[in-house]
Amino acid sequence: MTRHFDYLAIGAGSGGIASANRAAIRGAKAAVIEAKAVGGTCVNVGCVPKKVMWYGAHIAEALKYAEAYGFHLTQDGFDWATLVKHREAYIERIHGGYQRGFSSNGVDYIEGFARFVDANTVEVNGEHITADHITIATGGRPLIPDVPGADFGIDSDGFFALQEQPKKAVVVGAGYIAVEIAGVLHALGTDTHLLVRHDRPLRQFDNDITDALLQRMDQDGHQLHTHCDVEKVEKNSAGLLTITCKDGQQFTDVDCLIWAIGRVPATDKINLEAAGVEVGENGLIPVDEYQNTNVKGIYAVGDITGAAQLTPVAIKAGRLLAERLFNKDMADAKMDFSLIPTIVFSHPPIGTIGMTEDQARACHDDQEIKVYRSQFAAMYNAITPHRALSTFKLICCGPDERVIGLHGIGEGMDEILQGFAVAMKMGATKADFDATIALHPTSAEEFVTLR
Ligand SMILES: Cc1cc2nc3c(=O)[nH]c(=O)nc-3n(C[C@H](O)[C@H](O)[C@H](O)COP(=O)(O)OP(=O)(O)OC[C@H]3O[C@@H](n4cnc5c(N)ncnc54)[C@H](O)[C@@H]3O)c2cc1C
Ligand SMILES: NC(=O)c1ccc[n+]([C@@H]2O[C@H](COP(=O)([O-])OP(=O)(O)OC[C@H]3O[C@@H](n4cnc5c(N)ncnc54)[C@H](O)[C@@H]3O)[C@@H](O)[C@H]2O)c1
Repeated sequence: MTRHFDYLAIGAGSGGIASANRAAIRGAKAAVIEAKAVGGTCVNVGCVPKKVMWYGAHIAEALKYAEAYGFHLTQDGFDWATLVKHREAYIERIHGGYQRGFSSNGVDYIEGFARFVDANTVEVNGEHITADHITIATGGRPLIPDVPGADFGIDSDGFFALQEQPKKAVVVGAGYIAVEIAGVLHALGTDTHLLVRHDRPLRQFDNDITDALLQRMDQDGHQLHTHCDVEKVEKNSAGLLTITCKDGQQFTDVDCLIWAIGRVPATDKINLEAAGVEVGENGLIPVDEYQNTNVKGIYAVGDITGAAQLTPVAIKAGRLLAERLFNKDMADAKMDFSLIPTIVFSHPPIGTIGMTEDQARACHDDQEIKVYRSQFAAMYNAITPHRALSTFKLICCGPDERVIGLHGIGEGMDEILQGFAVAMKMGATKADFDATIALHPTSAEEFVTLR
């Protein structure tokens, strides 16, 4: 028996779910196929469990400040397992929400691993399923390096599977995931070492912001090791690891090694050749501005296209694709990939949108660029012995000083950015920022009072 759908998404992650739901809302007979857990990376081993852990770390930090606020607390330990239990229960509730959404929208949820049979057919659990439109939204998986002993380490998926708190952890990598996981472990009390190959993590971010992050990490006792390229990993009879870097630096008695060195797209096992879908050398699927692959009727959205690998990007691209296919009023709908805001959940968080100062100076004449920055002690910890600086920065361009980059690191930056992203999307200039009445006392007001 063959089931047939108007629209089929492979992968029930951010992109697949959003597109299948929207297709069904627009009247299509839609289905989504998932090999693991509904919600994909973001819900199960990404944004959601990460943010819960970040909140845990945030509470640990607040406890540090409590004394100065007059609370005499006796801390009776921290129980990793309790945090994990509540986190996973929360994720279970999210799964339930997705299933209710599928039922009410009329989306068929199919469990199993999908492989292409031809351009209109996939095989799942031995069943052939056909569809007029198929979207590949299979996301990616963490990369493990090719060094001896690498398998003694875990990846971000393994981090979320930990039932006990590591005593001594080494986190390798310099991107979002490395910075976020190392930050959480450190704040929760694990002896944490972050190993980066170059001089700093987050090198693609604005330099003033990463400088400020390094300053905060130093102040908070983070152990950052630069110019560390791991050569080998060994395990002793007690099960503890020794990690040796090419320059001879060694980390011994490590009970948890976490690789956070990037992700590989999940395109290698789905028999794309049978459908004739082209894959780039990096495993990513090239798409045009409408998410079309080279094969008519087959599309790709989300991480596997290589475009900004963020949940809201996958969701929006998926929804707009479904609108284009099934809503005649939006037959030309397509994603606008400009000015995508993003947060790194470091401690404190980093928020960024638009060009860094270096990018702006590389794209425009130097005299066209005007930079405004402010470093200030946020009130929250300024009254404690842990006074620390926040850094906010605007990059403006041209005679009207259009704001083309906005960057910040500081308490609350994760919640501050969204509204400013709206302003920038609308083309706000420095004068528009200046004309806006500040909210006092907040950190956000710095952005509208920069001189
Ligand atoms: C640790 C971590 C933290 C993150 N934090 C954030 C954050 O704070 N904010 C943010 O915006 N983004 C964050 N991201 C990125 C975000 O999770 C991804 O950008 C997003 O999940 C991409 O969605 P997607 O639909 O492309 O793929 P995914 O969410 O990865 O979904 C793909 C799904 O397809 C399934 N699948 C794969 N192959 C098949 C097959 N053949 N058959 C059936 N099913 C298949 C997979 O099991 C998976 O469930 C984080 C990522 C990680 C790893
Ligand atoms: N807060 C968020 O929105 C958030 C959080 C986590 C992940 N994400 C998304 O997930 C994507 C993947 O995150 P990521 O941190 O895995 O990847 P990434 O591409 O951001 O960073 C990988 C880092 O690892 C380094 N690296 C590569 N090979 C290495 C090696 N052999 N040894 C040491 N370091 C090595 C790279 O130089 C790079 O800095 C991100 O690009 C981001 O889009 C977003």
